[in-house]
Amino acid sequence: MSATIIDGKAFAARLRARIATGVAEFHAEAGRAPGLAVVLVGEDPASAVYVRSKGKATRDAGMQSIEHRLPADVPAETLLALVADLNADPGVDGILVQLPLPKHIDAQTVISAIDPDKDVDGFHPINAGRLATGLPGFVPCTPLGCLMLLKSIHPKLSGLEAVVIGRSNIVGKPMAQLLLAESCTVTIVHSRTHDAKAHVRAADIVVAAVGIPQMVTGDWIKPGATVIDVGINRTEAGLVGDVDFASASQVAGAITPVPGGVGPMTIAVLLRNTLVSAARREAVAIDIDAVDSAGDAAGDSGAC
Ligand SMILES: Nc1nc2c(c(=O)[nH]1)N[C@@H](CN(C=O)c1ccc(C(=O)N[C@@H](CCC(=O)O)C(=O)O)cc1)CN2
Repeated sequence: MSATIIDGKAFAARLRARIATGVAEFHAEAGRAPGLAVVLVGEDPASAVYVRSKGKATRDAGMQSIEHRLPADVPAETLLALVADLNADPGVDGILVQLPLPKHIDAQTVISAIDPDKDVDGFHPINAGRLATGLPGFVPCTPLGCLMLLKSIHPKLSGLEAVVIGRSNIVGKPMAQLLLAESCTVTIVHSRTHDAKAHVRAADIVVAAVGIPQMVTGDWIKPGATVIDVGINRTEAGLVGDVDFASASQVAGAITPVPGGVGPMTIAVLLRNTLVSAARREAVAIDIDAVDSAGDAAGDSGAC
C-alpha cells in the first residue's frame, strides 16, 4: 500500500490566497492593513530564513510587515522594552519573537511580556489556558496547521485514537489539546514513555513532533493511519522529518512529507491569526470559517 501524500505546500498556498481576500475586506472596512511585528534576535541562519519568509508572506497577503533585528548579545531588558513598545502600538495587531532566543534570554519571560491579545504565536500562558479551557484565543500556528491538514483527511476526528509524540509547549501540548477538543482519544508519548512503539502502533492519527530524525519507522504505524510529521531535522542526508517517510508511507493511509508538509502551514496560519487579531481589535466582522476552509475538504478548523 502507498499512502496519500498530504501536500502542505499547496494547502498553505490556498489558505494564503483566502487570507489575502480577507485582508482586502478588512482593509476596506478598517482603513488600514493588519500589522505583524516580527522580532529576530541574533543570526541563527534557519531563524533568519524563517523571518525573511514571514516578512514576504505578510506583504504578499497585503499586510504590513514590521521587522526588528537585534544583536545576539542584546540585554533582555532591551528586548522587553521593544515588546512593550509593540504592545502599545495601535498599528501592530500581531507580535512574534522568533525562537530560539540566545541562551542568556529566558524565552518564557519574553513570551509572557507580549500582550496576549497580540500573541499571534499563541504561546502566552493565557492563550495556552484559553486553549485548554475552550475559550477563544490564539492557537499556536504549527499545531493548528496540523489540524487543518488532518481535517482534510478526516473531516470528523471524533472518537479516533490519536498519539502525539513530543510534549513541547509549542507543538506537542497544544496539538494534544486541539485533538482532545475534536473528541479524539489522545495519548502523549514522550522520552519517559515505556514502549512508545506500542502506543503509536495503536493510533489512527500520529503527530510526530519530537525532533529525532526518522525515529518513527513503518513498523510503528498502524496500517491506514494518518501520519503528520512536524520534524525538521538537518542531517548529512539533508532535511528529514521525525518519521522515516520511505517505510512509513508504505503502511500509512496518508502522510505529510518533509519538506512540503507541515512547515509551510506554520507561516500561513501565522497570517491567519494576524488577520483574526486585526479583525477583533477593530471589531470588523470576517468570515474566518471561509478562510479556514481553503483546503480541499478541510472545512471549519474549530479554532478561533
Ligand atoms: N516564534 C516562533 N518561533 C518558531 C516557530 C514559531 O511558530 N514561532 N516555529 C519554528 C520555525 N518556523 C517558523 O517560525 C518555521 C519552520 C519551518 C517552516 C517551513 O516552511 N519549513 C519547510 C522547510 C524549510 C527549510 O528548508 O528549512 C518545510 O517543512 O517544507 C516554516 C516556519 C521554530 N521557531
